[in-house]
Amino acid sequence: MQLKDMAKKQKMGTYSLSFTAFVIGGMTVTQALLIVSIVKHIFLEEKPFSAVTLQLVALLAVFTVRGLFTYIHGKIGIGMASKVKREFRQSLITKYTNNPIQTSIKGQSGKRVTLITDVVDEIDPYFSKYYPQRILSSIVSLILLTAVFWQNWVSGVIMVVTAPLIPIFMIIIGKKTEKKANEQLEKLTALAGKFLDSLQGLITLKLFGKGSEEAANIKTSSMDYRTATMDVLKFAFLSSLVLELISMLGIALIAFEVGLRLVIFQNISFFAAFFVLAIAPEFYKTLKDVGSAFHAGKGSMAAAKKISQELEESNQIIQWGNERLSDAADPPSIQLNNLSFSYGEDYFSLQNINATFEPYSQIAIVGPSGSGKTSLLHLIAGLYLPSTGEMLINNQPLFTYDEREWFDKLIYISQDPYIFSGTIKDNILIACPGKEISEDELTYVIEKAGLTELIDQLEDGTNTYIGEGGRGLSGGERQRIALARAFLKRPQIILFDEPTVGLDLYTEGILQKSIEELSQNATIITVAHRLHTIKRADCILYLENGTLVGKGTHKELLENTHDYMTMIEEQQGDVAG
Ligand SMILES: Nc1ncnc2c1ncn2[C@@H]1O[C@H](COP(=O)(O)OP(=O)(O)OP(=O)(O)O)[C@@H](O)[C@H]1O
Repeated sequence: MQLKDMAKKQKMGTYSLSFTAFVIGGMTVTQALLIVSIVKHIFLEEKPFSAVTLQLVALLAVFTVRGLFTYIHGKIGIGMASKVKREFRQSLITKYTNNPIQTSIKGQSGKRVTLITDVVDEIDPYFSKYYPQRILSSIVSLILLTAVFWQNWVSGVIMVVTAPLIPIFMIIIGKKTEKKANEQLEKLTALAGKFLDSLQGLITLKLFGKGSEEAANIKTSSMDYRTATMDVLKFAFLSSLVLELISMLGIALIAFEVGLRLVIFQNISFFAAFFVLAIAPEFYKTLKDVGSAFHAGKGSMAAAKKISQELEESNQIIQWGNERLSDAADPPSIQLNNLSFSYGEDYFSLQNINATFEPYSQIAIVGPSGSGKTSLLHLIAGLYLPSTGEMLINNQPLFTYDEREWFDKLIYISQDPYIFSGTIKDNILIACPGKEISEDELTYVIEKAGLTELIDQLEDGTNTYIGEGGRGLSGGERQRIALARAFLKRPQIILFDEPTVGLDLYTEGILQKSIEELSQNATIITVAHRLHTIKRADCILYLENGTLVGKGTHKELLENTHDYMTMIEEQQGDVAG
């Protein structure tokens, strides 16, 4: 939606702005009339000061009312701006939170943060400056023009002829400004993205000795932003200069005309001449003000365009249904029917995966690095939306079920489980939100996950703060927290991304034993790297470049899938070596 339409939609604001503009216009004319009348009485008619006391009081009242309404006019604009900004922020956040996983796949968190904060703020000038000024200027200039025509139509004609020059130049310069403001926003979002990226990868950059190179890149990006900002400012100054020149020229022409008629032709009264001269600067000033505000408004238009593009960008949302999953103790059956998924056009895709996982079966997904194993696991978890095909759970499409029902049945143990800022206990209990867990139960799962020794060493035990701002944990310890979550939840489906990096023998042993124990009550689908896991799987899915090239037991695949056999031989070689 255009900003113009958004502003018009705020009917109450628009009416209030029009009303205040009428009052300001009326006060400006009254003010000029009073000043001219006072000057005429004192200087031309040489009346005593007491003769104009009442007019002076009236003038003071007019000043006050005009000032007050100008303040109210500004306030209404600010109110409209904050309402629109709030709406934009809400729409963006709703879009991102409607499908956080899809959003995060597309990366660029820095860009999104800048969009929600800085770019939305850029919308402000349109509503707080340009829109109120446009209403003010159009109403006030009409009132002033009518007043001038009433006193001296020739000056009115000069005003009508010169006034359009202001909007014409305004549009010419404004077009350029919009382009420059667009460039400025591009540079700002690029700078934010680059900065966040470097910050997140600081350790990697340092290790590769790329710290100073990256600093130079950030500097270049920041200089680009500076140049773009200076360009915008250059146009702002140029625009003020041109507007100033045109209004000076208009006032000079009127002064010249009024002067000629007053002094040489003597066919205009002093009152009319002085009144026109008092009104002319006000008339050009109000047009000039809309010119300057227009400049600021153009920046807002560029920002609005950027936000609209983001909002319009299609983001397919996963729509869950409200079917209930069976309460049976047995895990549900899982069937992948021609399941395909793509990260986007020209990106990696998984194609037509067909497989059936019986309850309590142990499935291993194997394949070379980048073949799509983790992507398939995400798809099975219901985190990604398939592009075609479907996954059937107990013979019904997954997304017909209630989201909570499905997630309650499974646990996903990733290679690098996320630890939230909080205590060890909080981090384990997230597996069963809202459920009362006794201390005994907690001690049991801690023991099962091999965390007892670690926790015993800690002064605050399970109340020790970990994660952001707390005590750091090693990769193996994080995996064990994930296992504790799994033991607490006792899921019917376990999705496990087996670590590729070697864990210490202790953690490795715990992991193996725990997964074996958990799998007695669950179907377990593992992205497998260890020969041991692969060999004992009931069914192995062998992926290559997003395609399922082999399916079966270890023995079957060794016989009929050549690449699988090569991979196993290489692994055995590694183990032997
Ligand atoms: N968010 C994303 N956007 C675009 N492409 C992605 C995204 N995430 C992963 N990919 C690409 O998808 C492909 C498959 O990735 P995936 O992580 O599923 O592979 P993998 O088989 O699990 O690899 P590995 O064994 O190395 O972990 C890779 O080529 C990867 O570059």
